[in-house]
Amino acid sequence: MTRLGIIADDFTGATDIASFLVQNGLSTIQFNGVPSQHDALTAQAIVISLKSRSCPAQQAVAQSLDALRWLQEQGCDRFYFKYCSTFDSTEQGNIGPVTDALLAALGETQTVISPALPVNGRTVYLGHLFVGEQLLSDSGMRHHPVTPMTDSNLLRLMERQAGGKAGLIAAPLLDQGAQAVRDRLSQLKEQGVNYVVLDTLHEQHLLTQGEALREMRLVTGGSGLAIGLARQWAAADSDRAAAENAGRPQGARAVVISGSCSQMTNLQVSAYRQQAPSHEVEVTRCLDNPDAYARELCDWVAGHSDQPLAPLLYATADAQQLQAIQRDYGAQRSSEAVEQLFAAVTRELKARGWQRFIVAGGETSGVVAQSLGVTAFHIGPTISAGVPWVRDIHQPLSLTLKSGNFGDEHFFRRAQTEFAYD
Ligand SMILES: Nc1ncnc2c1ncn2[C@@H]1O[C@H](COP(=O)(O)OP(=O)(O)O)[C@@H](O)[C@H]1O
Ligand SMILES: O=C(O)[C@@H](O)C(=O)COP(=O)(O)O
Repeated sequence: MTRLGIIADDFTGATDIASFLVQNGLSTIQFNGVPSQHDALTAQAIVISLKSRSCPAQQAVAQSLDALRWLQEQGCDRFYFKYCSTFDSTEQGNIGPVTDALLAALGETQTVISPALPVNGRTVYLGHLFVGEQLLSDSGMRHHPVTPMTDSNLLRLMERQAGGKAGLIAAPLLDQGAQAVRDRLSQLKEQGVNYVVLDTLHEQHLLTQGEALREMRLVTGGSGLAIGLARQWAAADSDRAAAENAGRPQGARAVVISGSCSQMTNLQVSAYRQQAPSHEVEVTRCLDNPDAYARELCDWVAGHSDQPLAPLLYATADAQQLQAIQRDYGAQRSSEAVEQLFAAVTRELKARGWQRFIVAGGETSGVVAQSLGVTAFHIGPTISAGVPWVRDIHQPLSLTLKSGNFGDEHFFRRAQTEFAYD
């Protein structure tokens, strides 16, 4: 049996790919960080979520190599470095150094770069990444608080971040099918091309990529390529419903935590504020006396939990508000203060009996999952493409970890009303 090991650079990204693997027939288990102990694993795919997207590059490399070693020990023989479908990376860039380190550790010289996820509007054309109808660099991602993206050319981004050479397989060649792609990969390898950017206009291109890359030891990309690869490896009798059942949501009390400033999350927060109790988090108070402020916010949540929809705490700000906050307090200082506040709030709510956490934002999800002590979970039913419910293996907790950009306007409500809870 081929066992796939996935190294994801953030938590929402990890649940995103895990969800597509399960939906396409691979039994999957997800760990937050490299586990120190675990039971014998039977899953066909193992996802490790790191928090390595925006930390210093050396740390990202060390964490990723650790994860690779552990996955190899579990019998994985194919590897997938999962980053964001919007190629989120810092100025120096972690995607390049991590890709180089993984290639070297595996003794390989070539991989692919495939961030596309057409179902969520991420496509690649002639090596340029699009978000809906806009180039990445014209999209809301140019204002991201931690990883602003101001270039859309994946070849240029990759060569700037990594040590090797980038090349392209464009859409017309993908249209010719998997064998044509394999042949072109070999030619590019002979020419010394290390990172082959793959155009993707629609899901068929992902299926072709899956077929062409079946034997490649390391692939890199968003979650879309996982659709193609999972279809290659899924057993004919795989039972998707049974796999999802293990992750069905549970728990009595719910809270919504939003720490993403993406355009989509701004829309979702505005819509939910019309329907449910909501409270804005003040950044100054996160900086002044975070512990007292966290307790105060938990009291507010407790006092507003008798409504049909769960209370919402949000730091979500639009581009203009965010710019003002970052100017006053510094980008890193303010974002860390908000993350620490949410960590303290969710820790306290768990202690007070909260069991369902609906979280928006990748970094935010990382700190929340860590503060709740969630180390491994089953992947449950999908709420929106790339966002499943997940269920802790060891504790009675359910979470949904939403990428800032994902979901529709009514995501927060639908996460609650469209599912039955144990
Ligand atoms: N009002 C705010 N002021 C400053 N930083 C903020 C604010 N709200 C959220 N942040 C920070 O912005 C970052 C958003 O990143 P993340 O949670 O990954 O969301 P996304 O999924 O949209 O990328 C987090 O570090 C969060 O703490
Ligand atoms: O690939 C994606 O777009 C997501 O899986 C992802 O990585 C989410 O990151 P955030 O937008 O930071 O939540």
